[in-house]
Amino acid sequence: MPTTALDARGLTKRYDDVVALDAVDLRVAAGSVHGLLGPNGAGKTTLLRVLLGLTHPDAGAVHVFDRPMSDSRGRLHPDVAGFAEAPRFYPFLTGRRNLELLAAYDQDDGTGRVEAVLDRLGLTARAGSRVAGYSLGMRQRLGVAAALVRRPRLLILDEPANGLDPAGIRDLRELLRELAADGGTVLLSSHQMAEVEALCDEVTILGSGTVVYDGSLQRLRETAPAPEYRLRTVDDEVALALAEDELAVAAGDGLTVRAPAEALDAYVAKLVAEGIGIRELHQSVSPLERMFFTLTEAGGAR
Ligand SMILES: Nc1ncnc2c1ncn2[C@@H]1O[C@H](COP(=O)(O)OP(=O)(O)OP(=O)(O)O)[C@@H](O)[C@H]1O
Repeated sequence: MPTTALDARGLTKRYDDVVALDAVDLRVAAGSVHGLLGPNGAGKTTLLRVLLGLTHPDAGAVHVFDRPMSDSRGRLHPDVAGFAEAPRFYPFLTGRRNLELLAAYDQDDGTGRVEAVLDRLGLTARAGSRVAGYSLGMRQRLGVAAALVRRPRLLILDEPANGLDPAGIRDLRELLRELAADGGTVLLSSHQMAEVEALCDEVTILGSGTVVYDGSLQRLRETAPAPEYRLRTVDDEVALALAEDELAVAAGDGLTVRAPAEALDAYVAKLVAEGIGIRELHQSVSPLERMFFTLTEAGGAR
């Protein structure tokens, strides 16, 4: 059993003078939920499109479970399924009919799995309605359902939580964790660190078409800067004057404090001792988010 589900090397993709991917390497361990992170325009969708065989790279190669990703006739590896950008369906057919058509088209006819998959994604009650009337969240769930009909060993999802309500996000996380616990592998993209943090152990961060970080979230956490807090007091001007070593800066209506927990505690104790009441204090940017911004802001969005 291979330990590597996906091995992409040196992927480069240009659109005229835009280099969407510049010699990108990506390795996804079998049985993991791997996050692909990056700000808008970093190249996530382009990379997933390449991995799903929807576009050809200008250079590089992709292997899935030790075999080339697509065969000589351009057919996708039978163990891979997913979507890049948004999942697409025939709008005037029902959700169920869309899945049946996709299943029948597959080499390994998955029609018999359609009902179970609809049920798994909570779509049974609306499976007989036309997709044209589906909400964004329902389409996303139908997209995941369509991928699961293939029973893929590697599931590739582009911003799967997009459009889902909190309950939908919770259910999706549970589903992806279950798939990984059963030995499946998931590669998902996101532009939100918090989402990736909730699901993934390993992460690849793209910035302007190149890999700016690849490794465990744990290692990233260890090197991450102090978190950022939002602070409002009864007198922000005095509070700012009491801050040492540029611990706090003015930020519109309130202050931004960048400090490790001990320094924050000492600052708050000092404010209270000076009679400066605290009106609001919460973490506004986590250490991992700050790390993400630091890593990706050099290139910026394009
Ligand atoms: N079909 C295309 N034609 C021209 N340029 C493209 C095309 N697809 C992507 N690009 C460019 O390639 C770069 C990477 O885009 P991509 O959509 O892969 O980024 P992304 O990380 O998925 O962004 P987002 O989070 O906004 O979806 C961008 O500069 C984009 O404008």
